[in-house]
Amino acid sequence: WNFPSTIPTIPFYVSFLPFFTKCDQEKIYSTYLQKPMEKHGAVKIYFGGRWNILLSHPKYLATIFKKEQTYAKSGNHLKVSKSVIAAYTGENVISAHGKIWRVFRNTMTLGLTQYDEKIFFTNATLFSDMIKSKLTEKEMLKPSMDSTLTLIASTGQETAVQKKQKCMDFQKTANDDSSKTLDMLGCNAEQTNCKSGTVAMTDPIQRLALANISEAALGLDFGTLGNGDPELHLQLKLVKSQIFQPLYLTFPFLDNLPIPSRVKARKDVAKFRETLLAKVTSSLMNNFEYEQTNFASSSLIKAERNQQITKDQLVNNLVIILVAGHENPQLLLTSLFFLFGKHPCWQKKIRKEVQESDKSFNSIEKLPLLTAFIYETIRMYPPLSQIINRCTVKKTALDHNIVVPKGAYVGYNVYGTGRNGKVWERPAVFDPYRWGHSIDEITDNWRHCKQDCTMAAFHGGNRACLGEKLALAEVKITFVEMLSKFEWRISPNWRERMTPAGPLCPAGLELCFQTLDPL
Ligand code: HEM
Repeated sequence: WNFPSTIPTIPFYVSFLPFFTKCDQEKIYSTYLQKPMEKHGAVKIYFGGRWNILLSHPKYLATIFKKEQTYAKSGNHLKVSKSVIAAYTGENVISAHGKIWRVFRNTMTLGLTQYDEKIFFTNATLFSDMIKSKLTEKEMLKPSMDSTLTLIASTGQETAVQKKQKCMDFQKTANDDSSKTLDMLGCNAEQTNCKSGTVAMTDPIQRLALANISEAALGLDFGTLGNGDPELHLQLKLVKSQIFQPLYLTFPFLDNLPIPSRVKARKDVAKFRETLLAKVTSSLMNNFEYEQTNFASSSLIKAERNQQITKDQLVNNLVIILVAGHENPQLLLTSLFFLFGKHPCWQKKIRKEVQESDKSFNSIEKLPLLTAFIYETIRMYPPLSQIINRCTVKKTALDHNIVVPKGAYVGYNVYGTGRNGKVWERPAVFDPYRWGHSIDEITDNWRHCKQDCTMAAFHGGNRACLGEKLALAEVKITFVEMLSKFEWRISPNWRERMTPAGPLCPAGLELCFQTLDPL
């Protein structure tokens, strides 16, 4: 009742649309939030079992990032302290506030900002081998409607007429992108032996992202790029499937009830935390490896040994490194695969840029087209599209006419910022060139947009993401490898759809790959 009456209220039922409709979050945003958000820059919205104030105007984002003491971080361990999700990640560097946050951040900064890029090169190769192993060998002749049809027909239930239509659409896209040929499928005029086929991307991308963060920041080999499914990965998958349930994210108080599936979820979370600690103990503690290494995990172990943090806080932060460190890059990698598949002309241009480079990390970091493509993807599909984890410690004014009471949960929606026509010109158009043409221009624009909060996908200010550099390095290295080895398009069997709620990326993405190098 004491929330500001000067900003609109999003109808209560909007939060429940993901349960009973097939609308994805893009559709929900454009239908129910876009107009009021663009007019007022802030709305009242029901989420996580309470009413919240949600912001998307850059000037409001800048205010909450700057006034960290007033809009204090209040993560799940405080907001929904009895929930399963709170038991999963606890009080950690992302959710904590004040002195203890400073201890966590100081402890982890070095390990998350200095790492060995060679890990990402090795894992990118293992990942591309994994994709290749999922393709079937095919003899590709000069492209014809028939060969294209064979390639894209794969597993769908469609009629021949529907398939033919899809094929024509496929060709039309290529023509629209002015490549004018069917070479988007990688079919050269001469006869070559290629591998091609459709791949469901969720699992392989998750495996890559887990391998990268566990080796670069935790000093562990998660084993996800080898054969089989290691125990820790199986447990993590089990936990994730139970955490990301819209019903329990929307009504976390349900976790207080003795619902058998939630009791099981809590047990699985506890087991996962124990297994992770056991793995860290055997890899880094028992052999004193943590004393000789600068992984973020090593610094956390030292902090626990020096009694700066508790054992529980050690595990919370190991879990959050693993969770934030694999999920966010996983979302970004998925959106990038999707947009490369959707824009074959960009795929072709950037492949050329990659082929002309010496592929050292120094060069990769500065590839202008690849960098602009990634930034534009983040503008349109910020992996963490909406975050509500701040609580006002006193009554405060967000603007001359928006007074926020004490104890109000305040969050930000960066998807809305990226799609606001008053902030970005032609916001619905995917145009990497808007970031500039030279690497200096692109980098300057990115920095400037982060400063004025028109680009806040990595937060900003004191609480800026500690993993931005690492995430951008791993995605660049991955795409240099993938663009060198494959061409891909969106599978015609996949229905374009984003995740319904929560973290943002294409849901269940499937791609048609073709190897570039003859076997
Ligand atoms: C595409 C990848 C990523 C995106 C988009 C992203 C985004 C963000 C965002 C939005 C925040 C602020 C969260 C909030 O408001 O509560 C954040 C914080 C953080 N991120 Fe990332 N992140 C990414 C990758 C990573 C990686 C790979 C790591 C490595 C572990 C990481 C570690 C952190 C940490 C430690 C913080 C907390 C900083 C603090 O509050 O002091 N992030 N990230």
